[in-house]
Amino acid sequence: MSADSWSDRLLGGFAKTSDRLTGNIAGLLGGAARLTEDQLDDLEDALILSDLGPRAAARIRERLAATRFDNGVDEAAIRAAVAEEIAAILRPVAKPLDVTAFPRPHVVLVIGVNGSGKTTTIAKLAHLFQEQDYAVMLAAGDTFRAAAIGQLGVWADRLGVPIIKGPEGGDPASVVFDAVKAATDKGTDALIVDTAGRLQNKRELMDELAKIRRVLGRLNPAAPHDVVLVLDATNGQNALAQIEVFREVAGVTGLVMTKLDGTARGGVLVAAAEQYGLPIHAIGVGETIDDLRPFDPDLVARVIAGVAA
Ligand SMILES: Nc1nc2c(ncn2[C@@H]2O[C@H](COP(=O)(O)OP(=O)(O)OP(=O)(O)O)[C@@H](O)[C@H]2O)c(=O)[nH]1
Repeated sequence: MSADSWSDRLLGGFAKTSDRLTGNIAGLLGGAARLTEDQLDDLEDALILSDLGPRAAARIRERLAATRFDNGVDEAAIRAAVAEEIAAILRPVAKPLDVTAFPRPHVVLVIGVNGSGKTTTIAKLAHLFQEQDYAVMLAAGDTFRAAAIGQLGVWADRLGVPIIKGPEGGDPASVVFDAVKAATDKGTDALIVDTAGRLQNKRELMDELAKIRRVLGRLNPAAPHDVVLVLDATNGQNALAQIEVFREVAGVTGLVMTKLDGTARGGVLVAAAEQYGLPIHAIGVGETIDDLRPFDPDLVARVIAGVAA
């Protein structure tokens, strides 16, 4: 996909988030060289309403309070200043997944609650790796539901990548064991492992993930190389609560945020970056295989702040 069509899609995806934020910014006009306290309060409220979270909102407020608008406060200048501050928050966490670990395979464990877009994200990641000429294999480690195994199988067929599955209700760690062995034998570059997302039973999930880790570690002490948490942006602040829990349960090493299209809550990406500082590997802005890309912090910041391209 060309860079242009991706940025168009991004623009469309973030439109609701950007509309919410910039609709509120539009009220802040005035000819003075500095924003007044009232205007700064309104700006901070607008940022919080757009799900950027209190910390990012306070940080941006502080920076804008210190900004002199030499040509008078106008909407474009505020948007540009907000975009710059958002970019400053996002830049340090923008980090594409790098699946270059040796010995092969590089193992990516994917976690997240059911419905977050986990299965689709695994397929999209596999596609992204294929585009980089990596040989990919999938492991259907969510053995809890037959539908999850089936759905991943459909994606594997579509992408033409091998998949290792077990029976419904089988031991996920045994599926993972078989998958690592198969991937090692074949010299597969990247093994992406689906896992169950039963957050309502924390203890069970923790035990299950711990067992998967033990099995992985026995075959390859460096695995899993990545533990990627998939978050649904439409959950807004609740997505942040999921980061808390999964960090504790699963030792998350990075995030993918999905469903940024069509939600007004895309600001939660900024809140996550500011509060947790975990790498954000990619963002999802649609249901098709091409709708996941490593994210460009400057572009996303401009899109959220409504800065014209
Ligand atoms: N609009 C939009 N929809 C998405 C995105 N990513 C995933 N989806 C959709 O969200 C729904 C849930 O995605 P799945 O990949 O099945 O999510 P899951 O976490 O594996 O969920 P379960 O299969 O229920 O465990 C599907 O209808 C996907 O097509 C995205 O970035 N944007």
